[in-house]
Amino acid sequence: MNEERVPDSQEAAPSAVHVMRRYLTVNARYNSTLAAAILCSLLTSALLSIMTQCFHLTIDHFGAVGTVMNKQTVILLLSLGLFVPSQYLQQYLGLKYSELCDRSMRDMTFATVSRIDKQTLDAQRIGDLLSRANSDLAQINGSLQNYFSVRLPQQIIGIAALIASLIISWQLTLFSLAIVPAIMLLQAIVSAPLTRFAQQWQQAAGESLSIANNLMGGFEVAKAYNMGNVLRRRYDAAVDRAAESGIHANRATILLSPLGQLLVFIPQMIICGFGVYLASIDRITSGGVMSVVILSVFIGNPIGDFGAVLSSFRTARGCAARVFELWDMPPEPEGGTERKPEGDHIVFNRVSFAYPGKPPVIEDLSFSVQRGERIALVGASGSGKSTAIKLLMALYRKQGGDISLFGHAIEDWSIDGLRACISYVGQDTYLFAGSIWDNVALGNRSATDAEIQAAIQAALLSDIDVNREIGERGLRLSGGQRQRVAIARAMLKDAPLLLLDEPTSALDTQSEALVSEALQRLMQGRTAIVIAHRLSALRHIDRIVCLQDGRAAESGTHERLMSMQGVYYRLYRSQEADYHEIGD
Ligand SMILES: Nc1ncnc2c1ncn2[C@@H]1O[C@H](COP(=O)(O)OP(=O)(O)OP(=O)(O)O)[C@@H](O)[C@H]1O
Repeated sequence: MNEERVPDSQEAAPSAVHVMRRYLTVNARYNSTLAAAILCSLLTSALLSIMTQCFHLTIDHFGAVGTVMNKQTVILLLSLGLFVPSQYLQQYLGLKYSELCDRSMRDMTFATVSRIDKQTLDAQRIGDLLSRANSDLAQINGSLQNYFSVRLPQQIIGIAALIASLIISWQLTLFSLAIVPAIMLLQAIVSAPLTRFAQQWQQAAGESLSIANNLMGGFEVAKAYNMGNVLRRRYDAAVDRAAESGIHANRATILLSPLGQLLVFIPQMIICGFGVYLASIDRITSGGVMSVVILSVFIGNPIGDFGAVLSSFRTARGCAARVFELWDMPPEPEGGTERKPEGDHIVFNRVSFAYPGKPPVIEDLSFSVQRGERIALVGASGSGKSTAIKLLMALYRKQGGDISLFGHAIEDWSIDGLRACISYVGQDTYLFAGSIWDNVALGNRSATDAEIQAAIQAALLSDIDVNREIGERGLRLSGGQRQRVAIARAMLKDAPLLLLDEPTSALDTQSEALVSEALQRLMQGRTAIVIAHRLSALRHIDRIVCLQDGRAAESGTHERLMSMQGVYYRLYRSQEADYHEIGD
């Protein structure tokens, strides 16, 4: 088996400003919470400036007259009293903003994924999509959450502390910070490759998730073909690549941390040394030096964190490229307006369709179905049967000709309205984790218990405990039971058009008999298009449309098509089965 790689993210990493702008736009409805958090940071900054100013004056005054309780001390104590609640509020609001953003971005990602156009989805790996929606998003949220709840307030307070310190002694402040730009530049250089490493790491993580997903989804096949070791090797290769990128990223991040400590430590040493000298020549008071030392802690916080902020932003940029690519995947078109099923026909008129980069699968396809009629679409494998019904469900869009459904052109229907008219039962039924009852109830969210019970009975499921858990994808049921649950779900939906992709093809004779009976009940009084691979399975069908190379080559009853001795006849003869029941 070839080693498959998830295709690289097509987008270059967006700039930090772009990431930030998009984050703020997507979360614009929480702007008031963010504004309140910033306001509290400003209040905290103002309190800090007042406190150091008062401290400065109190120390100087105390030194001169030996009294502690003066006006400045009272203001200092009052400010101290307000400082804690204001910082608490600022952090609480910052964290609240981050949590709200996290929730809304996850919501938005889920909504995007559920609306992705089928054609776009076909080109994706599910594991990689899950990784983008989960791990990449968590990285972006983690970085920006931390920024808005901790780092941004720290920066605001740092700027206020810097101004206060410049006012006390601009010489001491500027001299102490002289080394800072050089170290910051070094940090920027060290952290530069982090975006690429983050992208590579997430890509490899997506690949490993994709492989794990393959193993879980195709567990029986993987076991039957002893694919465990092959998948394991591919998985190992992907996690090896992730580890390699992680090690490179960590090496850069680790170097940022001591550089950050230097950013705090060196200015403080300079303040102490140079401050003592300035005090000795009476250019600053001792209260002034002490205030600048205190302020340097608040100035130092954001400066010391510069490397960490840079590294988390660079990581977020790498992940943002992948998440934005997911968000920007085209949604399926919403279609036209609300319509009601009116006319009689389903009409395919000279319809053509090709999958991207491939020759046409459907070409000049024309056939029609009367209301209440049950037709079978037959044809050799790959002749375009499934594609035709996917066009009818608007999962893909025709490229030529016209399709109309119950009196309206398919593009005039709203997507939801169109799909409300259709019940689909496929070969490989997808059931959701939960009970049989839950799965049937999904067919019609407003159905009563009695209606659900009736659908369960009509689908011949009454002999099973309908409340028991059926496991992920219904794997604790037999194939025939799963199909009958799907039939009950379709019955409850009670849509006027049934699309059946040969739901009995994978069943043994006994299960097939049960499912066929349930299907007959389902088809009663409804228009149905049945895709049939095994011509022996055609029962209760009014007409057969035989496809060849994407065209309707022949149409008529079984007897008529047999008498024509054409495509259908040859197809029929090539199958080893008993055809006597066709057209019962
Ligand atoms: N998502 C897709 N992307 C690209 N090509 C596709 C896709 N789905 C189907 N095809 C190709 O389109 C052709 C028609 O496929 P389709 O499933 O419609 O045929 P079918 O008549 O239903 O076949 P079968 O009887 O084997 O189920 C095939 O050659 C298939 O490989």
